[in-house]
Amino acid sequence: MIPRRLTRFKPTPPAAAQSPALVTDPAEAALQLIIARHNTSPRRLIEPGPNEAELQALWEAAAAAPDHGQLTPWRFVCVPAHRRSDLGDAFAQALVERDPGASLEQIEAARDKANRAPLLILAVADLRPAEPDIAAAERLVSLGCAIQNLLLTAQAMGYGSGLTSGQAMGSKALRRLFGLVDGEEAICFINVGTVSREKPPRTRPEPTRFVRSL
Ligand SMILES: Cc1cc2nc3c(=O)[nH]c(=O)nc-3n(C[C@H](O)[C@H](O)[C@H](O)COP(=O)(O)O)c2cc1C
Repeated sequence: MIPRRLTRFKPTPPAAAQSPALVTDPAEAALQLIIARHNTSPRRLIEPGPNEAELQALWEAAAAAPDHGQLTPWRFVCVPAHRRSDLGDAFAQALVERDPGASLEQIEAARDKANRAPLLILAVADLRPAEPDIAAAERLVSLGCAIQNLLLTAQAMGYGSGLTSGQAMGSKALRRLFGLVDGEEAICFINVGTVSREKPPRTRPEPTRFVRSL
């Protein structure tokens, strides 16, 4: 069942998210949505991406993340189509920063990573001193929850998503482009779009691997 708030969208669920029968139990629907989410490579995310109303719903979902101290210790920066070449330049510079001997082919491959998913968002953690003094780990958990809220909402709308990071995240070039200040960290890019080709999702760990009783 699609939550009532989201019925204004016209979701076209990817094959993995389609269920043969309508799920009417909200707990079961939530579980099925969560289980169906999986990482899709930005190479397989094509147009169309979320429209403006859908994008606003993604921000609303992010804003619902748990947030100890209510610091909003994170921010998101969209990279619109007309700024992708600037991001490509930053990826290229980041590569040269860490490997001055990188080949032209490697530099072009780095640059090309900026041109994939229709919706591309940088997730930034704010770890600057603040009142109340909430630990960095807690702030990162809050950002992780905000990202997951966003991913699940995109999934409910019928889009695929994937996270990307890598060594460019800490580079001077990327920090400069996004105007990051001391204490802000670029954590990952969020890629959202229509899935061109589904891949089987990974096998998830059994709860016995990560649950114990004291
Ligand atoms: C902060 C963060 C950064 C990530 N960066 C990458 C990345 O650079 N490349 C990649 O292929 N996957 C990346 N991922 C996605 C994980 O590889 C993916 O979530 C994992 O393989 C589990 O698969 P699933 O999401 O389909 O369950 C990242 C995930 C997180 C949480």
